[in-house]
Amino acid sequence: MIESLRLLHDRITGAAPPPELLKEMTRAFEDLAVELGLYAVSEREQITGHRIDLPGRGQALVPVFTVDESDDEHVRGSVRFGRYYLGGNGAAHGGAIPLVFDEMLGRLANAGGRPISRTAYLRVDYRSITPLDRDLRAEAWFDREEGRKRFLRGAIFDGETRCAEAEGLFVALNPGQP
Ligand SMILES: CCCCC/C=C\C/C=C\C/C=C\C/C=C\CCCC(=O)SCCNC(=O)CCNC(=O)[C@H](O)C(C)(C)COP(=O)(O)OP(=O)(O)OC[C@H]1O[C@@H](n2cnc3c(N)ncnc32)[C@H](O)[C@@H]1OP(=O)(O)O
Repeated sequence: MIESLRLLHDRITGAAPPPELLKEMTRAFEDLAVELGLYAVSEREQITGHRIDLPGRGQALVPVFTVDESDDEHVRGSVRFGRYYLGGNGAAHGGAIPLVFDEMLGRLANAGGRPISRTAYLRVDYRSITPLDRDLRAEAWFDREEGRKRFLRGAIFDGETRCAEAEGLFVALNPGQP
């Protein structure tokens, strides 16, 4: 279902349907929303975002980061920004790129049985445009750890071109901390 939703996001963004079809689709979306509303659950019970076995953890917010290889200190894979993430002139939106870094760095920060941490800061440098509809290489790695503080870095490449890079601080949560 989430895969279909991602495709729908891309198609909606890239389409200009005639008004009659727009009305019809709006009704169909409203019907779906009403039907899903009947099955509302708490955060703990929801499926999206919790299925680590599914692409993008089964949520449609963040472009899917596909892991090719990983250990407790590094992760390497690919990411593809669909039309939904368009900023302008074929480049990904500057707010969509930090989503991917937060996901990549955050997943790595919390990998290897480490206690859960939260992003304290995320700095992103945009080195070159990040093109849509291309498989981009994406990497994240541990820089250093100081007590509860985990400093991680990451980068996204289009071939040899460095599109963006990031540095994040993740702070391990104390027991009972939300
Ligand atoms: C993380 C939960 C994810 C839940 C998902 C659930 C299931 C999914 C399954 C698996 C998960 C897989 C992947 C997860 C993917 C992505 C992860 C995304 C994570 C996020 O997207 S999460 C949302 C955004 N995030 C926040 O919503 C944080 C709001 N915030 C706070 O919750 C506190 O602010 C906190 C906890 C950060 C620290 O607070 P605190 O009270 O515990 O600790 P304190 O302030 O003492 O800082 C301790 C030391 O860090 C230094 N320090 C702190 N902040 C700093 C900063 N900004 N710059 C420089 N240094 C900083 C201090 O200076 C001190 O350093 P020192 O010890 O050297 O003095």
